[in-house]
Amino acid sequence: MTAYAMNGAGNAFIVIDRRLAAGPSAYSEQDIAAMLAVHAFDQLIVLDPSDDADADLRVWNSDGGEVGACGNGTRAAAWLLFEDGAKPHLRFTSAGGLMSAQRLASGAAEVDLGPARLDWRQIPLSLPMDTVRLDFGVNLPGGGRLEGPGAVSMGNPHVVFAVEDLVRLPITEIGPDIEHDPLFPERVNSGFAQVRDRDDIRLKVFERGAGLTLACGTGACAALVALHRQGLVDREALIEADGGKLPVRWDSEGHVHLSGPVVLERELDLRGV
Ligand SMILES: N[C@@H](CCC[C@H](N)C(=O)O)C(=O)O
Repeated sequence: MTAYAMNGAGNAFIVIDRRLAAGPSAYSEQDIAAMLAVHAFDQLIVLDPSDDADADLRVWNSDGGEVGACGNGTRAAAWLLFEDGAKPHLRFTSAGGLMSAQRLASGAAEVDLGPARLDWRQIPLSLPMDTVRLDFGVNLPGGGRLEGPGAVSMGNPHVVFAVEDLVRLPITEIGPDIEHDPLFPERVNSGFAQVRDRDDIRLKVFERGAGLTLACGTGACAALVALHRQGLVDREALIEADGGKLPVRWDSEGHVHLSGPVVLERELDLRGV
């Protein structure tokens, strides 16, 4: 079993490659939360052998909760396998569905995260609502209100607010209230997006179970889809997160494709954690 410290546009992971390991992983929720806290990472990504794909990919947030999808983590895992000499096309099974990855000429990994899910039951919401613009809002501590976010599931739940000014937005104050609102029975990731042009978006994401991160891949995908459904952007855009730029495309079959930078920082010794 090999473990790596990696990041995708600053979104920080421990990636554990268990494809050659014997037997199932025995990590508990507490083990995972402790492991991520000790190393100050956002998510744990575990690759296991899969009968139906090149690997089975599982994701845990830094609060120890397992989740359905992680766009940047999937990019990091695909990049690792490509560097390992794997074929240039890969498939991953995951709790969020089947995902595929291809190696681009630049060496970057582009992942197809599958279809954006748009029905209120798929987000999921606790009551029927138009997901183009939710009848939901949040009061800002200094006055004012954000309203009408789009909702999208990329295998994990997201809401995306189009905002005028990202710099002064108190994201860490409003993020926890949105995450825990009863409208979202599985909690929610919240994106705050400033549209600079129809193919240029500035984005910050307060992640469920991890807080404000330097980048969120599924959040970038959800932002493109939600903002396109509100008529604000095209189907392809460069999304600038605090930690880097993520190219995202929503194809005509409804699948969302994500690429961007990946860094392998170091190998980790997790014995004793
Ligand atoms: N950083 C990830 C998303 C990780 C999971 C998310 N916090 C959730 O709880 O759904 C990404 O790059 O997509």
